[in-house]
Amino acid sequence: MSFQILISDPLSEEGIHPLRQTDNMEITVATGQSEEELLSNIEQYDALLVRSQTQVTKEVIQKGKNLKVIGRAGVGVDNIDLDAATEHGVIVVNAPDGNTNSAAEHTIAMLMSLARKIPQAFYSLKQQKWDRKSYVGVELKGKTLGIVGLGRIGAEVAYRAKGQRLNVVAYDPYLTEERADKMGIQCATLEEVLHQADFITVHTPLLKATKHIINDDAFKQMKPGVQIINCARGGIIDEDALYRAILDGKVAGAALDVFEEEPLQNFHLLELPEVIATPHLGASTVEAQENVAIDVSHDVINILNGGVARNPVNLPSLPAEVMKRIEPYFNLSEKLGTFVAHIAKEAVEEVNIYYSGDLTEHDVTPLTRNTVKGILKRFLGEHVNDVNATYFADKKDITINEQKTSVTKGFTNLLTVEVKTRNGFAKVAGTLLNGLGTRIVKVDTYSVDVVPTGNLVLIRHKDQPGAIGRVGSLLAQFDVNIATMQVGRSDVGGDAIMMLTVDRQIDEDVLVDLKEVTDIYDVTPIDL
Ligand SMILES: NC(=O)c1ccc[n+]([C@@H]2O[C@H](COP(=O)([O-])OP(=O)(O)OC[C@H]3O[C@@H](n4cnc5c(N)ncnc54)[C@H](O)[C@@H]3O)[C@@H](O)[C@H]2O)c1
Ligand SMILES: O=C(O)[C@H](O)COP(=O)(O)O
Repeated sequence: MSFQILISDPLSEEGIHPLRQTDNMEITVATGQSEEELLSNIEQYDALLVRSQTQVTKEVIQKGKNLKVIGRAGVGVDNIDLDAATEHGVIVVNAPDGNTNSAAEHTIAMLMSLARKIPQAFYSLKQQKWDRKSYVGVELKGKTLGIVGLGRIGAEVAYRAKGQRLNVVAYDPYLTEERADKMGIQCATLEEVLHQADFITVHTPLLKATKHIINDDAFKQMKPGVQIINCARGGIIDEDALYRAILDGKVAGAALDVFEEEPLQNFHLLELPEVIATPHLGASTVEAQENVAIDVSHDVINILNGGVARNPVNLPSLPAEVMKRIEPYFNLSEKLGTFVAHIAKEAVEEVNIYYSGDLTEHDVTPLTRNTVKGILKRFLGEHVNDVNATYFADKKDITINEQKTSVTKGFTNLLTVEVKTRNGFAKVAGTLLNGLGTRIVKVDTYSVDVVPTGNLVLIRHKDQPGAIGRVGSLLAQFDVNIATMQVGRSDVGGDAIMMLTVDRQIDEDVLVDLKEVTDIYDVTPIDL
């Protein structure tokens, strides 16, 4: 099977080498497309690779009927409609680490250029002026740098700033005193950062909570003569408020790499001599571009070939060692979900998943998600996948409960899936037998030993002599060969089940006749 990949922003040729080297990937590079152009051709692609220019809107995702993955060669995913991607089952991956150094170095370059007015002085000299009075700067040593957002880039900026003998004071809701102490910086509130800093640099993502976090009110709280840097995202700083604060003389300078609208349309801020800027160049180094393109290429290859993403954005990611431990149970969890959805027959209202054994030491969320995927596929079809399974469950008001216990009742690990419908409960349990693969070991209260693959038939019947024979004869009449059969009963002469594996699908006419067999209550074909 070959996959069509569209690269719609400039990506490093060295970085996409892994994609070019993979046999089943056909790559189209078409950068600078308008949204209309993208909308007209996106349907043919399985993967879309972008940087920050391409706007991956809801419409693009809706039109991208074959899209399975969107790869962002960089960090910020604010140009991608994540909700739409999740709803349509498209996995979004990014490259969170590849450009950290470059962005941090660019921030420091901007900080030093700002402090020493280097771009302004250079521009003046280019005009053939020898002006040594207008460009008197300030030293960094002994000043305070305020950092808002101490993630990957913020932390790298902090380390480098200490090298310039700056005092660093940082605000990040996830920053602990302990980590700040280790880094030799001060952990502060946003207000403390605003009050204390001579230079303020922002390094948060653009989120609802961070949009215009630096606004008129924030500027009021700052020291007179403060200088501002934004190498994160346009919109974290309110550009109009910044303009006012510079005109008021509160802000002595600003260095901007990113803007509320890109490409920049309104140049009013740049008309101010206090403002220096670059056109979103934080990640524009040979090294960063190669790194991020390699990272997304690997994830795109993994996902399209059925593997696990390393940097998923709309799926929680787990440490590699945890994934390795729970991955063998992926197939079982989905099969149990599909099985129980078949035998439940009615719409599922509640899903209870019980994990027992040493698996419970780990985060089993991907298994729960897989089970839900198996259940919902039965009702909603093949478009339900890992990414949108819990989204659809939520939309359908299906409650999902996960319980863990270390008691295993004889199995190293046991996964039990119980669903509630308006008619009551249906339950199935399964395990992974060392060297033998997956098994269904319980259906409702009956113990069985069934390989969860192929065409299965669950028959509920009365425990009477001849019932099994009658089923066997009828299937033989229809040329349906029975590969395996398991029988379980509650009491002698009471309710019982037959679990059959057959060599072909049970047709409607076979089903009708099976249901007519004496002592048979119910027949459910299950395709796994
Ligand atoms: N200019 C460029 O070319 C360039 C390059 C790389 C990254 N970026 C941007 O830099 C930003 C940071 O990237 P990163 O890799 O460090 O991300 P990150 O996720 O490692 O760090 C972001 C930090 O912001 C913190 N945060 C979130 N909300 C906050 C709030 N309300 N107040 C304070 N802190 C908050 C988070 O806790 C986190 O620690 C992103 O927006 C990214 O897109 C820009
Ligand atoms: O979020 C990022 O990674 C940076 O803003 C880089 O964006 P770019 O890939 O468009 O240079």
